[in-house]
Amino acid sequence: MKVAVLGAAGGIGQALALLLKNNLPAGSALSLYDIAPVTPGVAADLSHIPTPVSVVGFGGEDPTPALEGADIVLISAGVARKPGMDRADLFNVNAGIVKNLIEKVSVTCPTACIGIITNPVNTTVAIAAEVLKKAGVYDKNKLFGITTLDIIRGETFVAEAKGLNVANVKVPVIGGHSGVTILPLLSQVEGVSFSDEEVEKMTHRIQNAGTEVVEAKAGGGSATLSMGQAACRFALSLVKAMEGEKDVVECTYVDGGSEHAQFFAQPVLLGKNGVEKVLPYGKLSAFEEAAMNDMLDTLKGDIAKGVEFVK
Ligand SMILES: NC(=O)C1=CN([C@@H]2O[C@H](COP(=O)(O)OP(=O)(O)OC[C@H]3O[C@@H](n4cnc5c(N)ncnc54)[C@H](O)[C@@H]3O)[C@@H](O)[C@H]2O)C=CC1
Ligand SMILES: O=C([O-])CC(=O)C(=O)O
Repeated sequence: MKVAVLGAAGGIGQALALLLKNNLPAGSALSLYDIAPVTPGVAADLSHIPTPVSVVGFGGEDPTPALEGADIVLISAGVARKPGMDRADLFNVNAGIVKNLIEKVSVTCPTACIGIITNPVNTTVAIAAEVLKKAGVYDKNKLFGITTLDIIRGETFVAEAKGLNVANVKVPVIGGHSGVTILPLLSQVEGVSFSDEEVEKMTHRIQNAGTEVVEAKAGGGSATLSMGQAACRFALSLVKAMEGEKDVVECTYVDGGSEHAQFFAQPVLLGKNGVEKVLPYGKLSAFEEAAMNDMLDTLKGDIAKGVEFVK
């Protein structure tokens, strides 16, 4: 299994590469690319860690050598937020970066599964789909917006608030990955109940957790370490499923035939070829139903912006 990380010299990229070097199955290959010239050095650094995962790194303008033979491509290349910005403010820079990188993917490893981390995810995933369609290689089962950070935040915050062992807490999160489009399904968390006020507060905290980190980093970027962990969790699930393990389910933002929008995050059964089945997200509470209806214009607008950008 070969996993390529694009944006590998960045805050997320380096954390993710470290976690993958330590956790990919024996015999896997890790391939790092970033426009920054330090990237071969990041790979050299990681290569001294004694795990049975090979690692190579490429810097400069062309990601092609890193993409050759890749089974999975994870993209965190781009700029991150500073205080006062929202994720949509990253569009002007990151849309072009994602478009260019996916053009290279479409030529060099068109059958790879692609996980997009670069914000605004609601839009960059739509950009990737349009680029792949133009190239004639779009497989909707192999394109994912990585929304796992919302899941791990939900698990952490709920466990903390309710005094639970976080290992046993599961919080599905549906919709998209920004503000009101992030919808944690607290009504489905097993073994706990929340008052209406708790639901409102907890939902708001999960939706705004990215901003919490951006403000705490005071101009030094956004979540990198927790995102590295989240992307590693998603990537390892995908690797397991692609290698034949059954019953691997993650919430992720996919083109999965949702009645709500072209792309929608919900639980997905992963398999050898990416999405095996998009699973129903179950029954919503009245609060969640209202929040879902309220998000749809924003989510659809975010998607349309991505489609327009490529057309
Ligand atoms: N999906 C999610 O839940 C999350 C997404 N993000 C997003 O991930 C992205 C990366 O964040 P960080 O790693 O913190 O940023 P960073 O600035 O630390 O790293 C970004 C890296 O991308 C590289 N880069 C820029 N243009 C490139 C190009 N054309 N080709 C290859 N590499 C290029 C830069 O050299 C840099 O090393 C941001 O857009 C951020 O908003 C951040 C947190 C969570
Ligand atoms: O908030 C940001 O800009 C980065 C991000 O997506 C997150 O932390 O969820």
